[in-house]
Amino acid sequence: MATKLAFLDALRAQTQALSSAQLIFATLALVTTTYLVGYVVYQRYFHPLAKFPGPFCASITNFWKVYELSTLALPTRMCAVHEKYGPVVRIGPDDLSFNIPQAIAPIYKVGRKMPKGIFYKGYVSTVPDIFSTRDENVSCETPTPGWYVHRTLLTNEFNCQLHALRLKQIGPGLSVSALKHMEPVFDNHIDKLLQKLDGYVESGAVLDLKSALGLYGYDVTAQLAFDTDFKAQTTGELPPLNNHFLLGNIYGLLANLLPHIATWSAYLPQVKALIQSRNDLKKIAADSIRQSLETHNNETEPGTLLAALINAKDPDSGKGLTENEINSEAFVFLVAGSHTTSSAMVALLFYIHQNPKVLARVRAELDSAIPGQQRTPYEFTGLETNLPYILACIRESFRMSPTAALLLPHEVINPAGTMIGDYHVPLGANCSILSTCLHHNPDVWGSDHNQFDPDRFLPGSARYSSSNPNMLFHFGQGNRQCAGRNIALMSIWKVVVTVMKNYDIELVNPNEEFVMLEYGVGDKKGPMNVRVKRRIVS
Ligand code: HEM
Repeated sequence: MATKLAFLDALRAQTQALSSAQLIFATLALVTTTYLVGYVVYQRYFHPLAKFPGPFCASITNFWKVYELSTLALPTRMCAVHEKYGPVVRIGPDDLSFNIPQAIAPIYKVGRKMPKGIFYKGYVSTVPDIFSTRDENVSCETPTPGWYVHRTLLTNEFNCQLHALRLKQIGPGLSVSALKHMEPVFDNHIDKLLQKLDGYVESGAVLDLKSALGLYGYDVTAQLAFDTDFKAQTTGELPPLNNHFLLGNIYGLLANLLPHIATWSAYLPQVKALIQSRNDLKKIAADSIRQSLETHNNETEPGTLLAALINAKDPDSGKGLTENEINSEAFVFLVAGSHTTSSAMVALLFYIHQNPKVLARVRAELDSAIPGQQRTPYEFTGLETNLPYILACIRESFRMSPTAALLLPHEVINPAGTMIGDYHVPLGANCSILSTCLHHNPDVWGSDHNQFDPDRFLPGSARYSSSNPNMLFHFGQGNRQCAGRNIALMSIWKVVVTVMKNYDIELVNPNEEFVMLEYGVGDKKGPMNVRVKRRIVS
């Protein structure tokens, strides 16, 4: 008893000696530490996703993903965590990643049952657009109470049926038949690309094909989206499209902290530069739209995507798009369409020219299916059906190096949770498939998944399986898959066939390992230096 009293006296004396400021500080430190310990214990042992394995940091904070993104190698890192932890990995406090084909249908092909996750909020540039809207009709219903409701539904970011409306309005303008009217736009810019190649044939100088294709991709997409020739192929100047993706990804990965994180981070010089790039790009887009709208007649033949946007009507209500909405959608076309497509062409041409046997088969197929040679761009119709080996090369290249390798999370909104493959996933979880990880899962593609082998997609070959094309995820899948895939494929087919018919391309560094820098959209690391000669087909 005496010892206890002595202890209390000592404690009282000690306490009196402390200033009130010190007391406040000590209390705050105690509360903060208790909160942090409690938070970590909750995330690791009591959170609804606690049973799923994954890196420790990822389970307690989304900054893990932001850090990995900042290294421009997020997909590689994600593949490594799948290798370590298995087919389902907890990659954020509320996030799971899957790398198995069985997860495609339950996440991406169930429409309104799994709407796009909060991540997409990071991509809203002006008003929600076809890519970033997260409606799938769900906001029309009263949210179910639960912890998840506080995070997402109560914020009322689901725009009732906007996506369905946009698909009805814009979808017809993106169809293969509508694209036929747009083919002259592609031809015009491919002509300029050929002129550039001719210049390098004559000089014998080394050409950076990545840069040439990037400029082509930007020009053709800008012309389609804004009905304006941005003349990048002439000026050689490309706006920083990668920065837009990087910023969208950073905001998206921290979407729970928006808009505050956007306000605070804007003071960081690096983020400031990204925001400036995005604003510059938005201004170019808005100015072009205003100009084009002034000169454009309504109800014209859909010769560009812009015309398709202007002519777009909801078949039920007759409702069209406002200038702000046209602006927003055209901006999406530009950023979603240009770099993704040119990077895909870079990867395809790199892989073909790095593999002499593949190159020989491509040339043999080209010359037997399309005899002779023409200097003008080849017509799109018939290329895919007549060139099965090149189709296999395109698919294998998409598999090896998908150019839109970003997390595409969809949320579980069923209060009872949902089954994804063999796994029960609770309400509120954000579930993603990252294309690179699915495309390089050795259990699916074999231990040689890092090898470029078009036979995987060539019907009749020993390696072919009819399920292989269905396991590709480069354009996403389901009702939110890439709306511009026909445009991308038209560009890829026309450029690759026209260029390979007319030129012999030789890689300056044929032993180089192909590495993508991942901004959200992939960009080959370093230039793609080549020498070009005219190809003479007898
Ligand atoms: C090889 C080139 C391309 C690749 C790899 C690609 C890939 C993708 C991916 C992965 C998505 C996201 C799917 C999701 O959120 O679940 C997407 C969406 C989209 N892409 Fe593409 N894309 C390409 C070219 C284009 C082009 C050329 C355009 C238009 C000019 C375009 C317009 C869009 C649009 C509008 C969406 C939103 C679709 C929706 O949510 O309904 N893309 N793309």
